[in-house]
Amino acid sequence: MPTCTEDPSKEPEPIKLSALSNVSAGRQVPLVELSLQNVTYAPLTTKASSNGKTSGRKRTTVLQNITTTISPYKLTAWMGPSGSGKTSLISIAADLTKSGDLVEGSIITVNGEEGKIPKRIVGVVWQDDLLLTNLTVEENIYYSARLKTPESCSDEQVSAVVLETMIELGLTDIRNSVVGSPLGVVRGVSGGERKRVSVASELVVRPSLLLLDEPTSGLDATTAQALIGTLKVLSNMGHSIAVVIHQPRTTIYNMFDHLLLLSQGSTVFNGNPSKAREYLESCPIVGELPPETGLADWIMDVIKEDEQRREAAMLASHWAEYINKESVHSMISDSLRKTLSRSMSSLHELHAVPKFNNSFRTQLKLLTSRTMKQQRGERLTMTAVILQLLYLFFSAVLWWRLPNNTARTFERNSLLFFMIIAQANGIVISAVTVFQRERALLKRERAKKMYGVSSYFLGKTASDMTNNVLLPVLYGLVVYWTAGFRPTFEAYLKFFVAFYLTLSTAQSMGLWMSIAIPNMQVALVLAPPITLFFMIMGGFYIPLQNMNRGIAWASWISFARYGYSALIINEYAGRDIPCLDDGEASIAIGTGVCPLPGEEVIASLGITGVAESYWFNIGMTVGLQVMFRVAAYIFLRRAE
Ligand SMILES: Nc1ncnc2c1ncn2[C@@H]1O[C@H](COP(=O)(O)OP(=O)(O)OP(=O)(O)O)[C@@H](O)[C@H]1O
Repeated sequence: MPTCTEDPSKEPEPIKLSALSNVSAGRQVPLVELSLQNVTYAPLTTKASSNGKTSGRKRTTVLQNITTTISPYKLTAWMGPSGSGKTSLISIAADLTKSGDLVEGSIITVNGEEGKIPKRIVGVVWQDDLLLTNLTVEENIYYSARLKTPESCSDEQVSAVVLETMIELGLTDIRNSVVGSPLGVVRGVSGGERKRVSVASELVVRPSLLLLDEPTSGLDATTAQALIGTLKVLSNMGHSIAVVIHQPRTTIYNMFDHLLLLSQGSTVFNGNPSKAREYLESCPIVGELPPETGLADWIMDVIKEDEQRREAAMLASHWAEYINKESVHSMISDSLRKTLSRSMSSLHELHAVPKFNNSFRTQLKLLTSRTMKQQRGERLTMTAVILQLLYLFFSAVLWWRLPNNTARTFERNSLLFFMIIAQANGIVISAVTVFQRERALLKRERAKKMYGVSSYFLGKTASDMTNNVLLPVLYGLVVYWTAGFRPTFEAYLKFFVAFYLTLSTAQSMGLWMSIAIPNMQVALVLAPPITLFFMIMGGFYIPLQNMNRGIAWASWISFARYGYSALIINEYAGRDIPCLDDGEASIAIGTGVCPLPGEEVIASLGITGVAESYWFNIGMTVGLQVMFRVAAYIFLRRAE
């Protein structure tokens, strides 16, 4: 049996924040006091009619007349039963709600001045952890830190704080583990560990205002206590921290300096946690705290019982009467308030901090390498390799070393088209699914002003153009030889250029679709038929000259048309196709002359005029690619 050297009675130690001083040397964390006064939040919601269909929109009051403060040097807890409005309050404090959703009369002040808090100095840890699943624990925290710290901090300094944060959150043992996702192929770290990585990713840059939505859920009691202890240390350094928490044990409860209790969107207590018991026991409907019952458990039971009385619930109205009668004292002593008011920056000064910590170049470098790592894990998987081997297997078996004669021209054409279909379809579908997953993370990080849309988009483009098409292009390069296409190096190179550009254009089209259609289900339903339609417009199934005039215009924006045309031209232009030994041309192409000029095969597919040029088709593919990328960028900007 292993010996246990830990003293079980020892309290878990909170973070030592020495490394922080390295990173923020000479940069005092700006002190921030956020006050909410009579805040009523009523977002617009879509009404569902009795038949399940949506019918109009109306406002739902989620929070009513909330008055509370999150102060520097104070650790605040927000407690209340499920649905009482705690998460909504986080969104309001972080300035993430639509301004029209706050009812007139709601006042929010930052350091005494009415206005919006700069998002860069706010950190939010949400209930759901949006992490990069193919990055390790350390990489997730590092990129989060690096994107939020100024360039003046060296990589070594940032790495030192990342390490210290990992040590204190107990993540060092799993620092090199891939985070993974519960439903993914790579199982990754446990739910509690994911939560700690999320917390570490925000904590690592020590934001002035830190809001955490149930950071202890999924953690064991010791880790939960260590985490709250860490937050306590941070608050002692001047950070303003609010934590949404469910039924904390007494040792955790005692660490809080301020408590806000919510019930059905209204305040039932706002003040010193040590006064909560006395106050609640003074309510006529509330009994005494039973012996051997945890204070937080009792508080939650009291609120839940009150909620069950529905219309007759009393606690909120009792609190409203109480604050009218009593002058509720500020949580901050007069002397501390004086010191604070001297050291608190004005709202104008807080907003004067540069918009982004890092230059465009650094953001681009970081986002490119982060996206590359994430996508490599998604695209260069064993499953993807097996899929390509399967395609390779039956492409080689069915189209093995095609004899170069007129009898086998059709098979040559069909293989060139099949290669586009097989690869482009998969590329479009995965472009749609992958971006839909990235969208939520992008939204959150953009809300925190971590980087600009342009640097994200360029970083993503760099990754899309390599990782996403690498295996499909490799497949094409091998099939070229197994099928016995035109055996010159120049033709091989031109095949590579045309095939690569066709697939990367399909990728760009998929990205555009996934941005333009925000609903994943709808995007996934629409992507295959749209892709198929553009493939039919490619000219294999219906030669271009036979296409219905009313729809033929669509072939001008079909990536498959230009890709297929370029591959066909590369295969046939400037060479004669021999006939079979008996001298008969066995396909009904052109004049039946023998040997058959390659140009006749090209013309038979409707590739005529300017389209007969390989470089025209390459130019059009590049043009389409640019068009889809620009459209995707514009849609992304508009979606913000
Ligand atoms: N944008 C919105 N539109 C409509 N209803 C909303 C909106 N935001 C929140 N609500 C509703 O307001 C109530 C409070 O939601 P909120 O998520 O803030 O509660 P919570 O206290 O954080 O709950 P939990 O502890 O379960 O996370 C819920 O009934 C929720 O459905």
